[in-house]
Amino acid sequence: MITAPKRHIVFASAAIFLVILAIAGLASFGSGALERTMIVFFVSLIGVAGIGVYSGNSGILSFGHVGFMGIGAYCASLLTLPVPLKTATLPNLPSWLATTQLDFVLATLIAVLFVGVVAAIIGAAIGRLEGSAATIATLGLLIIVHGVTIGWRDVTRGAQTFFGVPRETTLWTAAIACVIALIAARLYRDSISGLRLRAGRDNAIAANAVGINIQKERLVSFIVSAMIMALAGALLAHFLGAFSPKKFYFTDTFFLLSMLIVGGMSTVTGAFTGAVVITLITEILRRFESGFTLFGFEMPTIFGTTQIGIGLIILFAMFRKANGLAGLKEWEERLFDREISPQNAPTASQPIEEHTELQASGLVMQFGGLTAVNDVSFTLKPGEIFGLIGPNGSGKTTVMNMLSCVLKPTVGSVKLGDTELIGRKSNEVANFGIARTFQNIRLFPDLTVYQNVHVAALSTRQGKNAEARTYAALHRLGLLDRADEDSGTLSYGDQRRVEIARALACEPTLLFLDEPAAGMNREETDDLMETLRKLCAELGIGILIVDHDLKLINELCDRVAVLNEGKMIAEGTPEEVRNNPAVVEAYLGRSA
Ligand SMILES: Nc1ncnc2c1ncn2[C@@H]1O[C@H](COP(=O)(O)OP(=O)(O)OP(=O)(O)O)[C@@H](O)[C@H]1O
Repeated sequence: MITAPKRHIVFASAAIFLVILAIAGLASFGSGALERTMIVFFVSLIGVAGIGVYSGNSGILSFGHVGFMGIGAYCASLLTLPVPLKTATLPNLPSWLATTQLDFVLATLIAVLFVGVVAAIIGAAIGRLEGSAATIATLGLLIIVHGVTIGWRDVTRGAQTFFGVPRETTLWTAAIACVIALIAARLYRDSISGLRLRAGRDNAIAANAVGINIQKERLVSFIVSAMIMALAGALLAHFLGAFSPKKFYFTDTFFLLSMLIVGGMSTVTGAFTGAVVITLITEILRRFESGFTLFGFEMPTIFGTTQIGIGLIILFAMFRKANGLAGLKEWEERLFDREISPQNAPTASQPIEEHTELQASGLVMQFGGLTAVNDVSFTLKPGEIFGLIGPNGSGKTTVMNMLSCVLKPTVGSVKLGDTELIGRKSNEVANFGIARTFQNIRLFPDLTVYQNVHVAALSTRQGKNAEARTYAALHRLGLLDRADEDSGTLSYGDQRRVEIARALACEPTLLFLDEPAAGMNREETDDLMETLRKLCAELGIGILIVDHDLKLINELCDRVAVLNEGKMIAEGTPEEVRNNPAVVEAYLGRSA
């Protein structure tokens, strides 16, 4: 399912179609050299878009994708190579392959599917790694593919040139394949999987908390991107007619990654921009490489002019445009807003049907020698607001992290009804009806307010009524008219409200709020208190709230527990707790 408005997708697809075909049309009137340059441009653009599907959406830079291009090239070429040539140059091929000669399109399709299967196996392993570890693993992948290609002589001719591949890639086949690849990349970005992956890229802990299984989404994007790379590889092989393993190694990786970085990783607009800029720079500087005359002066030959130029443009992009020349938005996202019509939006939230009590028993959390939480037990009932207070460092956030499975306690149990939560993954908890916010705001800053909330609704309760839940949550927190803004640009108070709306879109039975009023002024805090009261009264949600604002705790909470140095020193109504001597001592010191 696609999450972007229909007209965005229609405009984007139409623009891709028209621009690529216009470029191909113009190039077809030019010289043979121009036509060849444009074929390479289209193939490069497919490659950049392919890497972008994985790297742009996951935030993990991949050095390994050119390896998939290589596998696609060899695979498709082995299927189209004339049988007599195979017999002569690859005598040890398995007989079924030696006697197979397919048409270019069918061979390309098979190569794309084959690479999809290979990517599923490799991606299942790489998807478990985070950040730079994942990037380094992709580098290992490139080296392994290169090594296998050289070593598997019977099939690839080893380090020697693989020649005789029918030259089937014309300007128009490259252009049409480019349109298909770019539209596929664009659709993936705005698919549910793409939106979830972008959320995970922006903040993995928050993404888990709204039910997103980031590893699964990474795997999907890895497969889609590898298949697009295979398409690029098959086209390139059938354009060149002859190639060696060197063609699919560091040099091409450098070129494609420089396009991606310069243009912008996270959009198809960025892939296009990067491919245009780097192709132009390469073409211009290549002409100066062998020396030129300027105002009568003979300029000497400068080796590596092209690489130096590309290096400089990467430096420029990093200093001036860290998100690439095209930025973080697709062109049509900047042109048209989402149509948010508060009048027509479904805004009624459903009262919660299942009401389950949460029972925390004997929770202990040790960090090395420090016991941050020591034997804490309490119950959170549906429809009540339970406050957890205590001095700084007393263990409140640690308790909340254990309840939401972000941390596994050293000892203890957390039961929701009869279900034990300890040992579960944090992305499973949202589907048990537990949603939360964080002490340090954890939004998905590159997504809009609407997308922040929508992705949570799509990732919980099997995505049922996701749109209605999104609107209802935005409405409750007074955010409908800000739905189109980038969440990262909002004030602290508004960001906190987006976090609560996002949690609410999960349709929770229990809501954990870690300092929800931090950064809000008094008026905003009062509004928030009113909203939280309504959530309890109208929907029957149970709320666990950690805050230092004692006015908020006193006025809002039905029951309050006090932590001090990891131990629970009091529990009761706000008034009982206020008058408890142990609490007064913990807050004000023994002399009080
Ligand atoms: N991941 C961690 N690794 C090591 N120590 C930690 C970790 N998380 C928390 N702590 C320590 O555990 C203790 C309790 O921290 P916690 O953040 O739960 O307190 P808190 O009551 O929420 O504090 P505050 O009100 O300042 O947010 C502190 O001493 C903190 O330094």
